[in-house]
Parts: sequence; structure tokens; C-alpha cells
Amino acid sequence: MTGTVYKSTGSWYYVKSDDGHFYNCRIKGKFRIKGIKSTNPVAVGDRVEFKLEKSQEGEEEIGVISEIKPRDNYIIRRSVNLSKQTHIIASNIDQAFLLITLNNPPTFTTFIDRFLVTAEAYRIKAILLFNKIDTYNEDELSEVKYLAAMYRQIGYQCIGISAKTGKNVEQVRELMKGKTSMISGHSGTGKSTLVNVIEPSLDLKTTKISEQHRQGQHTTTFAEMFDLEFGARIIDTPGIKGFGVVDIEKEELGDYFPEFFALKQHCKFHNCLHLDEPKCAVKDALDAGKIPWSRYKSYLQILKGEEDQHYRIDNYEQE
Ligand SMILES: Nc1nc2c(ncn2[C@@H]2O[C@H](COP(=O)(O)OP(=O)(O)OP(=O)(O)O)[C@@H](O)[C@H]2O)c(=O)[nH]1
Ligand SMILES: [Zn+2]
Repeated sequence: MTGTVYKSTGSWYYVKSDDGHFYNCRIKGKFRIKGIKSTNPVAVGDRVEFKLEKSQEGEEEIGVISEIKPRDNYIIRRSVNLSKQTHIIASNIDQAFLLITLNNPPTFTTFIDRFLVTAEAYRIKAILLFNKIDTYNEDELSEVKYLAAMYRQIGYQCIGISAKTGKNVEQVRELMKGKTSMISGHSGTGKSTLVNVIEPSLDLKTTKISEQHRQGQHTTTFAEMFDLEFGARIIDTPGIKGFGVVDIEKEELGDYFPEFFALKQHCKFHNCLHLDEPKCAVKDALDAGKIPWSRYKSYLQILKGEEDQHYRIDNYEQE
């Protein structure tokens, strides 16, 4: 049978078969995936092949996973104990929404840009949701409009919403249909409020799934996938407000700023870092006002944060 992993506890996997039934599954033998040193071979979102076997008590049918299908993408974090190892949080994510509020709490452009760079590096489509627009005065609304226009120009979809009044939430729901989404954002930006307004029944489902999954209860929080009634899936990653970790070579960082990448071919040096090199198309565009300073500032900040030719984004927060 083929199915999708909805929950993982490290030893048990909760898998939904393509014909819509849930099974508790284990893995058989050792899984090795090329290039990944991971503490967990199977992650939430994975497409897997499994066979049913009778459990020892002979009552329940247990699935045995024999194969993981190639992943479109995956997000990781470093394992807590083994520094060289990583933990795959989730895979096969179609899109990630970032909830942004101007104040209460403030979301700075450097945080937005780090999120976008990480999404580009993971090849996950990113959508920016400016939440709490019901609370903004005229000045604040024009700031939201300015930011949205700036990010739209780069190619990112931006929507002003209110999770509280429901404004433009229907648009978000439409975007989610038929896809697997993640919802990120600082604490207090309205992630739970948005999920509740999108699908009020989700709370009930949450309880039901964890009840069915008693054997696998574990103290650590793991990612979990949920079906929404209108044909969408969301991946909840407790304790992770952003995207986890990604290592990027200094030379490739500019490639994850789409507007820099588009100009790169016009830089004199093919490996231009857009710092002090002569005839740099990115710096020229910056001087001509065609690239926003805030983006360039974020770029420098990420670049300067690098260690040993690498920089590391780590927006993993323990609750
Ligand atoms: N006025 C207004 N308040 C909102 C809106 N969205 C969320 N809030 C409020 O903001 C506060 C935080 O919302 P949550 O949904 O708990 O935020 P969260 O991102 O899930 O926060 P964490 O669980 O800490 O990560 C709550 O008091 C919400 O009622 C909105 O669109 N407008
Ligand atoms: Zn350059």
C-alpha cells in the first residue's frame, strides 16, 4: 500500500493510506538516504510503501514501511544531542505562509528575509500574510502596503488579512486547497487564531488523532499533519516558529534573493558577492533605487553571520 506519514514519534509512524485509512506503522531494517545523516529516517509528509501484518496479539493490523518515495523537499533541524546529525522535521511541503504583524509583536524585515531565503533554499513556495489589519491606523496601513508592494515586486504573493474579523481569510483558504501548507510566524502573530477561523473543527480532530495514537505518546513534540475539511493539509510544527536550520555557502546566498539572482549575470565577476567588487549589477541597482535597502541590509547581515564559509539560519525556538 502507498500512504502519507501524518505523525511520527521516532519509533511509530501514523500513516494514511491513499484509500483514506489510518494505520500505525513501524519501519523494517535500516533506511539510508543518500547525503542525509538523520536521526529519523521517516518524516511527516513522507510518501511511503507499507504492508500490513497482524500484531503479536493478533488483533490490530500493523503496517511495516519498506520504502520512502523521493522527497520534493524537506526541512531539518540539528539533533539536540548529536551535533553532526540532523532531524528531519517534515517533507513534501507545497507552501509556507509567514504571518507578519507590524507591532504586537513586531516582525522586522530581516526576519521576513531570513524566512524567504530559507524557503528558497528549501524550494518551498512562500506567501506573506500581513495579519491584524483590523488594528492598524492609516500610517500603519500604508506601511503594510509599502512592504507588500515591495515583496510583490520581488515575486512573493502578499495578502493583508485579519484572522479575527475573517477579512481575506477566504483567499488563504483558496490557496490552501489541495496543498500541504505550513504556517510560520513569531509568537503572537495569530497562527492559532488563523487556523481556528479556517477550520474550527480542527481542535476536535487533534484530540482524536492523539487518542488513536496512544502507543506512540512521547514527551518530545513532533511535527504532525492534519487534514482540513475543504481538502487541504497543514503541517503543525510545535516549538518551531520558522523553518529550522539551513546551511548555505556564502557564494550561493545571493541566489536566494530572487531580485539579486536576476541581476547576477550582469555582474563583472561570476562569483560576485555584491560587496565591493567593481561593476556589480546588484550594487548599481541598489544605488538606482531598484533594489530596496532593507533587502540588501538583510543580505549583508546573513552574510556577516557566516562562520567557516557557511552561514546558518536557526530560527528554531523551544517553547
Ligand atoms: N485584532 C486582532 N487580533 C488578532 C488577530 N489575529 C490574532 N489576534 C490576537 O493575537 C493574539 C495572539 O494570537 P495567537 O493566534 O494565539 O498567536 P500565535 O501565533 O498562535 O501565538 P503562539 O501560539 O504563541 O505561537 C490573540 O490574542 C489573538 O486573539 C487579528 O487579525 N486581529
Ligand atoms: Zn554583484
